[in-house]
This record gives sequence, C-alpha cells and structure tokens, in this order.
Amino acid sequence: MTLAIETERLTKRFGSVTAIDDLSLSVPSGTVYGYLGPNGAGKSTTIDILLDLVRPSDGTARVFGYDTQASPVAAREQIGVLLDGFKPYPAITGREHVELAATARGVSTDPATVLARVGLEHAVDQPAGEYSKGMTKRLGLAMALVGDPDLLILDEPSTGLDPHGIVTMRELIRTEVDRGATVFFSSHLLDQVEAVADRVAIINDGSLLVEDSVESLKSELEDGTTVKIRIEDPASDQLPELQANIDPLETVNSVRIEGRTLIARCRSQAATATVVSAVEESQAAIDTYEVEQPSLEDIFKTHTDGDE
Ligand SMILES: Nc1ncnc2c1ncn2[C@@H]1O[C@H](COP(=O)(O)OP(=O)(O)OP(=O)(O)O)[C@@H](O)[C@H]1O
Repeated sequence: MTLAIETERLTKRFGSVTAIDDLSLSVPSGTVYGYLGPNGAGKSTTIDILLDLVRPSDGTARVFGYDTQASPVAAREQIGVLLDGFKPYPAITGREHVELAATARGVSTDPATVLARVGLEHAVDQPAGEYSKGMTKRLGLAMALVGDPDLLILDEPSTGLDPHGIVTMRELIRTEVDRGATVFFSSHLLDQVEAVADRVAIINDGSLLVEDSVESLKSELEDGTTVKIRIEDPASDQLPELQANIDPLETVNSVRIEGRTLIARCRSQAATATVVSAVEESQAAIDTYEVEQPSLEDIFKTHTDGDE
C-alpha cells in the first residue's frame, strides 16, 4: 500500500512545550483522512513539519516516501495546501493569486476554470482585499488545487464557509479523491470530517489517541446507543419493576430511572427495539421514546476529556 504521509515517532518540542509527542501516522494514498484534535493538539505543527516550515526534534515524516527534511523540495512538490491562517494579498485579484500559485508550482493553468470550481467565477477579477471570509477560504482552496497535486492538505477548510460553501468543498474533496488524490483534512469540526473522511486520527496534547476507519469507529460507538422511554402516569413500583426486567437482557449494558423516564444503554441500535417491546409487553403506557446514537463527537469528548 502506498502511503501519502508517514510519520514515525515524530516529536516536536518548542522549549518546554511538546507540541507533537512520538506520533506515528500512516495515511494511505487515495483516501480522505480526517485529522482531528482540540485547539493546541498539534495539528498545525504536524502540517508545518510536512511542509518543512518546522523541523522535527525527533522522528521522521515522509510524503510519498520523500523525507521532509532530506528531500523537502520533492516532498513539497507533491502537496497542494490550504493553511488555516491563509491571507491573500489585498491588492491583487483572484486570477492573479491563481497565477502566482501556478508559477510557484511551475505549471500552466486557466485561473477562471480553477476559480469556477470553488464558486468564485463572479469574482475572478476582483481584488482579494474585497473578498469576504468565505470567499478568501475558497480562493485558498483554488490555489491548493492548482496543478492537480497528489496530496491536498487542508487545515480547517470549513471555517468561514457558509453551508453552500461547505457542500462545494465536500464535492471538491470527493472529485479530487476520484482522480486519485489524497486529502489530509485537519479540523476540530467532527461533523465535517465524519461527512467526508474514510479514516480518522484523533490527537490530543500531541499524541495519537485513536486511528481507525470512520465506519469501524461508528460501529464501536453503536455500543453506546441509548433509548429513553417516558412512561405515562407510572404506578409507584412500575419503573423499578421494568428496570429489574430489562437489566438482565443480554443486549442491554445498563438501565437507570430519571423521574418517569427509563434510560437504557444498549449494545446496538437494534437492541433498543427489544427494550421498547419489553416495556410494551409490561402494559406500561409509553408517553414518548427517543433513541440517541453516539457520534464521533462522543469518542472525541471521551478521549480528550473536555479539554476543548
Ligand atoms: N512556534 C511555536 N512556539 C512555541 N509553541 C508553539 C509554537 N507553535 C505551536 N506551539 C505550541 O504547540 C502546541 C500545538 O500547537 P498547534 O498550533 O500545532 O495546535 P493545533 O492543533 O493546530 O491547534 P488549533 O486548532 O488551535 O490551530 C500548542 O501548545 C502551541 O502553543
């Protein structure tokens, strides 16, 4: 399997701060890889090392096999990047920005076409100083796309985008992967990553907490599916009796009572139906019930322990 990015025991210390701590990552080529972590987790430092803007204190980083320290130019040539703090030159137009990116990459391009891909066809000849935040983000994305790089590194690409912009970005990411590119997508917005990523790494305090496919993380999470059933006018012993009946069920992790609501944590989403049936069979009148399925947000919260 070709790896677009590989870090081995990567460490970066800034004085007494360890921004990246013994981090080993493998990003398979042709995938969308979500890189998640709260503020200060070390996401930007990782990206800076890949771009050789920052040198590691220890360990190695490779981009398509090119060591970022030994062969920084070859590594950099593989990458199109949108940095979180991207600021355009206010006096020059969108077209001129794309031309600059093309010159830097040594390729020729049609700026109007690239800008249309990010929805800036109406602002091609407008100075970038007049762009809104979302338009600026789109411009940065257009510059990253120039020359069809094999690896797209997008640092917090959704920030500043409206819902329409977010959809455009998602479509672009899928199009890029379909042509064979790899997308390394750093964010603290889980829903954005969940929607597009094939694999996810979660880091905190510079260390890797979880690395898995979105699919298996989600199935792992199913284990925490909760059903909340509110009972209409329950008799005084009705809820404790229900709790005693449901608790031994194999598909149930735990049951508790809150007021007139029975809350059961189940082993899968399907198991919630068993709980509802058990309540119905007991003749208790169900007022309302709702099923809550955990999201990646829950994994993130569990592992980062409310650090965000
Ligand atoms: N140049 C630097 N000098 C000193 N400390 C730094 C430097 N760059 C980053 N750090 C520290 O390293 C840690 C990781 O920072 P980094 O910017 O990589 O995190 P991040 O995950 O990108 O955060 P955010 O989501 O806020 O952008 C933080 O504690 C930060 O203060």
